[in-house]
Amino acid sequence: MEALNLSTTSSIEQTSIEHKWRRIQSRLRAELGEDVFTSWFGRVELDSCDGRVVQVSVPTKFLRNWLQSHYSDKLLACCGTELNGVNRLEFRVRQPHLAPVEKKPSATVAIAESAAPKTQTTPSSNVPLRVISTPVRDGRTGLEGFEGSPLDPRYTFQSFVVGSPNRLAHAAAFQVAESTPEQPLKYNPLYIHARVGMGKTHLLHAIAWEMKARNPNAKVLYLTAERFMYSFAEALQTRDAPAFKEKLRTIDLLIIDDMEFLQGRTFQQEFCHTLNSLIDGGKQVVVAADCAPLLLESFDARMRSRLSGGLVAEMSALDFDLRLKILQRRAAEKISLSRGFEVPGDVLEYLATQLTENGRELEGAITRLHATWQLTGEKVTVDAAENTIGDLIRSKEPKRVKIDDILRIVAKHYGVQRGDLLSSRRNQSIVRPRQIGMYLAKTLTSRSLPEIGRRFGGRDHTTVLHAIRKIESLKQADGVLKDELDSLSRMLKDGNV
Ligand SMILES: Nc1ncnc2c1ncn2[C@@H]1O[C@H](COP(=O)(O)OP(=O)(O)OP(=O)(O)O)[C@@H](O)[C@H]1O
Repeated sequence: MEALNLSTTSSIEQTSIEHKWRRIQSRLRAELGEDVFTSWFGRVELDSCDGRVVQVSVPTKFLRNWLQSHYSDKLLACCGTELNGVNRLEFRVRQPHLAPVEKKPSATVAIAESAAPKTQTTPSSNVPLRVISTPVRDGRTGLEGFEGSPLDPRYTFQSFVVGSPNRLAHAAAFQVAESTPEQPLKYNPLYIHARVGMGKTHLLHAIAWEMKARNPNAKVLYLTAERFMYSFAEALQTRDAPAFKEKLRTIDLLIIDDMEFLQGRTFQQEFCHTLNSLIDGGKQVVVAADCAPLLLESFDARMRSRLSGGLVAEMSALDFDLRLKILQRRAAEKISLSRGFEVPGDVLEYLATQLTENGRELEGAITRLHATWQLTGEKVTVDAAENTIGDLIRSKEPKRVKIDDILRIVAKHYGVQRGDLLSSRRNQSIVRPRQIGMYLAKTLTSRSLPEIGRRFGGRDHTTVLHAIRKIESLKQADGVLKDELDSLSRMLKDGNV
């Protein structure tokens, strides 16, 4: 068999391998059942196949480990049946971000400008930035025999920078964290959503730290959705599920991160029962996800509505001011640890202008500047910064358009719901925007027709083809439509979504 790398193959090879991959998925689905399949294989993607080795990728380390230990034989067997000669399977974790993130627990956190014994000023920004050393605290949450996901000691309210994109989410999070058991709960559940790297996890950890500090007896449990699935799956395997459920319901504050990863009917139903019993019992629940609750497509309507029933707070894209403040804060942390390290204000402004994508890039940039300074001793200047973080500067590269962004921008522009575009409704007011969405997906992404059909509510590739032809012919005759398509394309390419 020829070597196939899905990013470089011709469209015929790609269609054939995609077809085989779908057959492998169907086999797995048939053998494991829909629920297990969606839970563990829903986000597995085929990366390459060199005739002997199949490489697949998954979004998280946890999922990789789980699949390796529980399902690699089965997946390899299914691959072997469809792809002749394959005898090895490799898992890769897809990288959602480019910047290296220092995960080492640090004993130093930045604090709000009120309580600082030690003051540092960044060289030319003249913004006073103060830092204080605090002992590293215990980052565990949970109950005896039921541990939560670990908390990062750096992610506290003191190190969280507030600006207009996150003001509401921050204020609500702080209210939750400072509430006492006697007070009635105001926002339950508190649901925070934002795109990747906007600080959701940071804010959730901050709530847990604050609650633990204010009320050491409170039973706080912080779990990623995957950890929730993992714990529940383990409890099912060891026939310990009733005890697991019982324990979950004694929690005072349950915090669930990356809710969009909670897949599979069993896990979702179990989570829904837990959510209902905690809320009905007056216990606080906080959830974070990458989209609004009503857009959690795989969840049932009752669950989505329950999640929307408290306060839903969106954190929008980090604006220039917020990016600059985060950079100042990160730089001050490094400055406080390394005598002689300086990051001039023009460098921070340069970074804030160039790194527009997410908080991880900002953190990664300062980490790199610091590491380069440590290794070479060179002064940090704008030119040096440009060299050091060149590959992080996305604005010079063409933007990769995502189907999710197309759905969002088309829905907004034509005043319909994203769900309408995916639905089977046939009113003209929905059919035309849906066709425009498919046309944009074909012209702006490298997705195949079947893939586009799948992303637009599971449609057939002939429907997609019809939509593209329709819009192409309308565009020839209708100047207004042509302008609309041009401006939507421009916004998507510029990442202005
Ligand atoms: N307002 C902020 N103040 C300080 N740091 C921030 C802020 N927003 C984001 N960051 C930093 O950006 C990085 C990414 O943040 P975080 O992991 O919380 O994002 P996220 O929204 O949970 O992303 P994902 O969806 O990938 O889980 C972290 O280092 C975080 O500390």
